[in-house]
Amino acid sequence: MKITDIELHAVGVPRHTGFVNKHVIVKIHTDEGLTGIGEMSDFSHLPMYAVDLNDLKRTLISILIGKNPFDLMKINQELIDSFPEAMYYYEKGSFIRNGIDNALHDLCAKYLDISVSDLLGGRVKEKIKVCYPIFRHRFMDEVEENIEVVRKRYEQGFDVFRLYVGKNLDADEAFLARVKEEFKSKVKIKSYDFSHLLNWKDASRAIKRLTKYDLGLEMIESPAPRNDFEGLYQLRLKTDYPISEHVWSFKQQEEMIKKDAIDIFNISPIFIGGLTSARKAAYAAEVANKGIVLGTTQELSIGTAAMAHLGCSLTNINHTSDPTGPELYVGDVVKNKITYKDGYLHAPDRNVKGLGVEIDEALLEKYRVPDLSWSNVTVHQLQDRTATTKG
Ligand SMILES: O=C(O)C(=O)C[C@@H](O)[C@H](O)C(=O)O
Ligand SMILES: [Mg+2]
Ligand SMILES: [Mg+2]
Repeated sequence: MKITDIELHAVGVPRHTGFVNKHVIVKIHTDEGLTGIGEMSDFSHLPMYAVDLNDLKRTLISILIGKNPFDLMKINQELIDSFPEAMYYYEKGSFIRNGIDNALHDLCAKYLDISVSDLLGGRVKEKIKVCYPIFRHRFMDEVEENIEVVRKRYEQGFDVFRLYVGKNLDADEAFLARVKEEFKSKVKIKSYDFSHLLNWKDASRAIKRLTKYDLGLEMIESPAPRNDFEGLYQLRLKTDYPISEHVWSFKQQEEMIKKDAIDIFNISPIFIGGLTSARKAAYAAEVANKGIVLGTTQELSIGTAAMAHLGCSLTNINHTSDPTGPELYVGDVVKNKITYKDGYLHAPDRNVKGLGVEIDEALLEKYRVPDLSWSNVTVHQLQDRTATTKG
């Protein structure tokens, strides 16, 4: 099988909060008549510049045309040469590599008539426990709005949540107190995510305040600036709770292992550049005797399907995971949206080949945008994933 063509389609899909996220849907065609699909998810993160899609397509054509999609290692090596790792969480090159690697897995599995999880080593489970995100409070009046989100999502079956914290600790505390008061032990808050906004000493003080309301806390995430391995290590010694951090480069993962800086690696294909790399990061975590959690950028259904296949094939996910994108967006671009039940992300049917999701061309048209350019958006809005312009 040889790759003959590639298509990139930019889409802008609003979240229920009003915030619009741009993604690129990938199609890779072959001389066997098979097409693989992938997703470069959520380019709507800092830094505020846009990838030029015509230029990107030209580069990808020069790498992919004529290649056998089964040469996953060779292709990934060439992708790394053109889109090298950076020590930055939201490095756009990783998103690009992820979309291509997703599509190659979809193609190879379709060719073999198996599901992507079978290509990844088979399934150890069919569903993954996940949590619904509560985005960061900036103002006290957002507390009751977020309690309403918990109410609505609890009714839908989500009983575990995670909380972005650190900009308004009074509001963070008020929210936790309200959850405890209204939901008692029916609802868990599994993590406090500082998103690298505070230095470790400020985070340490905040943790002392917020852990008074332990509602099933499994981890404290990103409680130091990006790549502050010493800070993470110091904080880890000071707190009883496990510390988690996203993996965005193998160098960064190596430093965190060497420094014994964290307890749990937050691994997601989007931030490390594909299923191939995410597996490597998960195995490195296992060898280093660390826990893992499946992270997210909040993907659409294609990206989430890839993560479900990966998550169901890994033996060492030992914490409540994060991918709930298909529940956050008002729409999607597939015929068969990924489903959630009782707070679990269910992997696509193992008997369906490939990723198990199919593009709906009408929906692709509906959400199509001309490019990845930015609208008028502030750094606060991007950090806090909100459409609110109040600042
Ligand atoms: O755990 C995290 O950190 C995230 O989920 C990051 C978010 O910013 C996510 O990427 C989103 O777009 O909501
Ligand atoms: Mg995080
Ligand atoms: Mg994101």
